Parts: sequence; C-alpha cells; structure tokens
Amino acid sequence: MERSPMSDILKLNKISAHDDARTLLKDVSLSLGENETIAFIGESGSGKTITLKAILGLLPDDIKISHGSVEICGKDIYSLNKKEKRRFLGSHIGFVAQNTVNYLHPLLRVGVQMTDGYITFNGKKSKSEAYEKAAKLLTSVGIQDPDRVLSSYPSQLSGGMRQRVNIATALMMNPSMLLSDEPTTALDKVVQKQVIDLYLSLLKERALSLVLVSHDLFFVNKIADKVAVFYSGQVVEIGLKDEVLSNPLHPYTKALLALSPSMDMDKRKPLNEIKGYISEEDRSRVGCPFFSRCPYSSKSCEQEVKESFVTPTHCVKCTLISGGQI
Ligand SMILES: Nc1ncnc2c1ncn2[C@@H]1O[C@H](COP(=O)(O)OP(=O)(O)OP(=O)(O)O)[C@@H](O)[C@H]1O
Ligand code: NI
Repeated sequence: MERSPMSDILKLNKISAHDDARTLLKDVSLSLGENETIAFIGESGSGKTITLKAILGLLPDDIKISHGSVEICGKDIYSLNKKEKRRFLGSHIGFVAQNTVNYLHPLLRVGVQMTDGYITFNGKKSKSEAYEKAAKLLTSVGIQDPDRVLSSYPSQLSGGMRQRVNIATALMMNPSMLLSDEPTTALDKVVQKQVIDLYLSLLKERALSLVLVSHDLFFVNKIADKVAVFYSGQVVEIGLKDEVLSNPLHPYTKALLALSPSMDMDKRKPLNEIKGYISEEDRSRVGCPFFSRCPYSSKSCEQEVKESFVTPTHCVKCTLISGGQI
C-alpha cells in the first residue's frame, strides 16, 4: 500500500485474519519508518487492537492469519518459531496495553512486574541491574520517588501513575518501537494532558517509532506522522497526518472527522460513533464495508474496491476516487 524505504521498521503486507466464523482483518497494509508515529483511528470494533496484536504476535488462539506478512526490521515474524518470535519481539517492541487498571497484576509489586521480563531475558544475576534500570526509567517518565513505586502494589497507585509505570515497563528492553493502545482512555483531562506531554518528550528524547491507537483526535494530531483509518477490519484510508486529517477523502473518514468538531484542546471530544453500526454483513462483503452506511454508495461499491494512491503517501479505498468522481 505504501512505498518501502530501507528504513521501514514495520511493514504489514496485506494481512488478513479470521476466527471460526468471521473475517476480522482484510488486506491491512501499512508501513512505518524509524522515529515515525502512526495513529490508528476508527470506531469500536474496527480492528485496531487486533492489528496491534498481530504485530505483537499475540493474537488469541481462535484468531488465525490467513494471508499476508508482518515484517519488523525486515524480519517476517510469522516465519519464526514461538521461542524465536518471543525473543525477537521482546527485544524490539514495547507494548502499552489499553486497560491500565487490569494490565498490571494486582498481587505483584510494581518492581517485580517491571523487572520480570528483563531478568528472564538476561539471567538471574541481572536482578539488581534490572531494578536500577527500572528506577531510572520511572524517573524518566516523571515519577519522583521510584523506589516507593517499585515496592508498591498497583492498587496503591493512581491511574496516571499506573500509565507511567506501563510506559516505563514497555521501555525496559530498549525497544525500537512502542505500541500503545488508547493510552489516554480512562484518565481524567489533566492526567491525559500529562500523558500526552510524556509521549511527546519520549519521542523527542529516544529514537522510537510509535504505533498509537487513540480516539483522541487532539492527541493524534499532535503526535502522528501518519494516520490509518480502520473500518470493519480494513484500512479504508491511510496517509500523512495532514493528508488524512485535513483532506479526508473516504466518506467514512469525513463522517468520523465531522463528528469531532474541534481539535482545539479545550473543546476536544472523542470520536463519537456514526449513526448505524458495523454489521456482520459488512464484514463478509466483497465490496466496500461502509456500503450500507455510506450516503454515496452505488452499484460499483458492491465489487472489490481497489486502492487508489492520490499522492505517493495517501491511499484510499473508495469507488468515488478509483472511479474518478472526486
Ligand atoms: N479473541 C477474539 N476472538 C474473536 N473475535 C474477536 C476477538 N477479539 C476481538 N474480536 C472481534 O474483532 C473485531 C475487532 O476488534 P478490535 O478489538 O480489534 O476492535 P478495536 O478497533 O480495537 O475497538 P475498540 O476501539 O473498541 O478498542 C470485533 O468485532 C471484536 O468483537
Ligand atoms: Ni481496541
């Protein structure tokens, strides 16, 4: 779907995934360079988290990849065996999960959870080194008393603190890429702003690529280089941030952005749901998955819709574009 410069750190080539009954992802393609950020936007159930899990090699057993490849630093991760995959991904990718409350184990002290992977990877002798590293990382994510936090249980920390801990934990193995699933959801406005600022400063300080799933368009606009718009398991539009947010071409992207009236900090709103819903029928459709909700749908949308590159970086799957109507 996109050009592939040598520096691509992540490349998805037409990934399709399904469970026993349904297609969950269809031909998802995207790429990400070093120090770049890509944001996934789209309604609930559109496949953003499943795509992150496919990149992490952590799809649940009932979901199978039927087609396509995921390359990280040029390596096809699904060609590796389980152990190789875990080792490779563990040292290349840090993951910040969606649910900050449940992600940390409630009965284990933060220090144990932060250092566990590092010690497994580097051997028991590395324990004190791991704690030192964890304390340093906690300081770098704005925690002033790292030793107290390391000996705390997650329930003793606020939501904002837990999110900082999650980010610091994801950085333990010095990954070149971070995947963050809605890192600002479930936090109050003041803490959201702090977390956004933290991501911005981390990206400035470290050579990190970031895949961000977010409903917060203000955050997306501030941080992303590229934006991918998901609908019903497909990327219906992808491009540089300004191409997608300032010149949306797919009717779904337009509708989604129209519902989020302002990117102004004070007025920012989450991406609300568009009337109607993603139906099971839409998922199995050969043609455009937005067909039943699109005000512009026509007979040609019932056929397979081709990708159209409107610029070398801006790609849209819509017959209005491929048919030359816009
Ligand atoms: N383990 C699973 N087995 C089968 N289907 C699943 C599984 N996990 C998620 N799904 C389905 O896959 C589809 C995409 O889900 P996904 O979690 O990727 O959505 P999302 O875009 O991340 O939504 P949200 O914004 O709510 O997090 C949904 O229809 C969901 O019900
Ligand atoms: Ni999700």
